[in-house]
Amino acid sequence: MLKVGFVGWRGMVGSVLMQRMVEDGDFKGIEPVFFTTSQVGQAGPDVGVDVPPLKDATAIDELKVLDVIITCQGGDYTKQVYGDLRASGWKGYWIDAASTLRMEDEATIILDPVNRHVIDAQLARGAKTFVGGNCTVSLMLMGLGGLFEADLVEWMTSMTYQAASGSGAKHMRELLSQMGALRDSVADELADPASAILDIDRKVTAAMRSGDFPTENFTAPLAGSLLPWIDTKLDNGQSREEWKGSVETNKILGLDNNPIPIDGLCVRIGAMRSHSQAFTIKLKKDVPLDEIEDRLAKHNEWVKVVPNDKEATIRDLTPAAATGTLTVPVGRLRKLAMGGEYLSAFSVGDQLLWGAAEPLKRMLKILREQ
Ligand SMILES: NC(=O)C1=CN([C@@H]2O[C@H](COP(=O)(O)OP(=O)(O)OC[C@H]3O[C@@H](n4cnc5c(N)ncnc54)[C@H](OP(=O)(O)O)[C@@H]3O)[C@@H](O)[C@H]2O)C=CC1
Ligand SMILES: N[C@@H](CC(=O)OP(=O)(O)O)C(=O)O
Repeated sequence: MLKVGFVGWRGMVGSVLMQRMVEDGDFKGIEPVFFTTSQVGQAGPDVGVDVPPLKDATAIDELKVLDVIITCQGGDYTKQVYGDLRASGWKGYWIDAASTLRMEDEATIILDPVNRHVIDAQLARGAKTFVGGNCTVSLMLMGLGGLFEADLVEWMTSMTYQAASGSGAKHMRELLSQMGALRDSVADELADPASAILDIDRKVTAAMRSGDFPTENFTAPLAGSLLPWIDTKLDNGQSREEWKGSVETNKILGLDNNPIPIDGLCVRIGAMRSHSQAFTIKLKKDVPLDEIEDRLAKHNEWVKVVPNDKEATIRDLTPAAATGTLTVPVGRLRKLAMGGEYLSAFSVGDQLLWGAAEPLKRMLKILREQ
């Protein structure tokens, strides 16, 4: 029976992973061991099988006995432990949600509905380190996989609308606090249908700009606004999130030697946990729209092509519709005015499911099937 260690299981990503594994009965037939950086000795979670008390996630001796370690603890933990663990001679499988190791040669980025062939080839070569992709990248590939599979993409831009959850649990709370503060600032005016909208707007703007507005985590107002920068700045002017769009996509697809140019702008908006993205895609040839829709729809069982009409779009192609589901809706599919090789598309997806927990969960299953 595989001995599987879980680190970061009580965090936001880890909790979603636990929930999905319990739902699918994934704890049956493995020996789970739960780790912590702060609660050593406390009881482990209820996952339907007996588990020992929580062990120290930094104790190399405790980690070394495991066949598989799945960590959602974050990049600092990976930096702290991974090197020492490997140096100790550990040859087990490391499955990680953090970005730290993604672009290392020894790491394979996992998104099996898209790159099972790459994962299988790496396993056959003896690879032991598997890392979930950036949420925006994974969700883009789940939605547009059919175009990449058919080698139809010459280049692509991605303009993102990323949810607060991508920054973590505290940021989600802060977004709601900001929304509440804006609402509270005009409670009286909202109660009075005769109040002037420009007065409401003036008061809301003043509240947003005031020193009392809760911005400790985002460092700026997000509710009623947006933030067109995510992560750190690179020398070429890209944000790190924008850089990941290109390098991770090409690594996932195994195209490192002949990469597809992908670039765009990443923007944080006031959605809770589903990322959206607008794409301009330059196709290698003028493929009819119905063929494109067919290829997208058939690529995997989670993508859902949404007809390019208003009713279906505002019903199905939104964070409100996608959140909490594994469905990745793709719509606004049409040829752009620039010509038949130019395609627009828009996708949405839950960034804690396909964007974080689901690829890790599925990688454990792949290891168990070996
Ligand atoms: N947020 C996201 O969208 C994505 C995140 N990731 C990666 O996953 C990592 C973890 O992200 P995320 O899950 O958001 O991080 P969290 O901050 O929710 O959890 C990380 C750890 O914090 C500790 N912790 C301290 N206080 C609490 C508390 N009150 N409730 C729960 N946990 C607590 C837990 O460790 P302990 O039990 O040891 O104290 C937990 O495992 C990220 O750093 C990133 O590398 C990857 C893709 C997407
Ligand atoms: N950076 C992503 C979330 C994330 O954790 O990404 P990564 O796994 O690449 O660090 C966002 O802010 O939406």
